[in-house]
Amino acid sequence: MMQQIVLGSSSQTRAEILRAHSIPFIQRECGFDEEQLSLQNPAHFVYHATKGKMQSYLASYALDRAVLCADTVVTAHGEILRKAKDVEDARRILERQSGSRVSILTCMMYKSAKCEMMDLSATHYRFKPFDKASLEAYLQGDEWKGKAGACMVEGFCKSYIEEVVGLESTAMGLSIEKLIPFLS
Ligand SMILES: Nc1nc2c(ncn2[C@H]2C[C@H](O)[C@@H](COP(=O)(O)OP(=O)(O)OP(=O)(O)O)O2)c(=O)[nH]1
Repeated sequence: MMQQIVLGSSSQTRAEILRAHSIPFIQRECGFDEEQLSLQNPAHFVYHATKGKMQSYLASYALDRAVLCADTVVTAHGEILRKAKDVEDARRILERQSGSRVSILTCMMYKSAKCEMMDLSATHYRFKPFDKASLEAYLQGDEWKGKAGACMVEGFCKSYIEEVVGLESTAMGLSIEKLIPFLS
């Protein structure tokens, strides 16, 4: 029986990915504020955000269970696209991705009594232009909220994928295939 881990993240998507792989977990917030990071390089951003989340977690909790932290950003045209502040911001962020090459980077840090792991992966997409009516319908809903780049590669964006290189799980926020070998 796999040992229960702590998902040091409030992300519902990450919780769903662990659940889909039958990984027992509890969820605890880390309380790290990414707004304090002023990094333009997306890889540096997700690395330092994840490191901050792990440090914040370890300052609050003992290592009674293995802990997993992660951070995800979307980049397009050299710009880091994070979570949209409101629907206008979501429309701007999604229009930057429409008909463009987009990369989604996820950094994960896992720490147990036996081992530590850090993985930083990217999944690269080429999207067809988003249909304007479909984009507006998506924006009227709530699915874009709380998601890096306001995008859902398994949802709204899926039908626009012309090319993809990398794991879908990385694009969703947790490169699960790279984590599983470390789980006891
Ligand atoms: N369902 C879905 N979720 C996505 C996709 N891309 C990114 N996300 C989610 C995963 C994360 O919940 C969120 C990225 O934001 P963060 O890495 O800051 O994590 P979040 O603030 O959700 O939780 P945390 O900071 O870890 O407590 O976006 C996608 O294509 N599909």
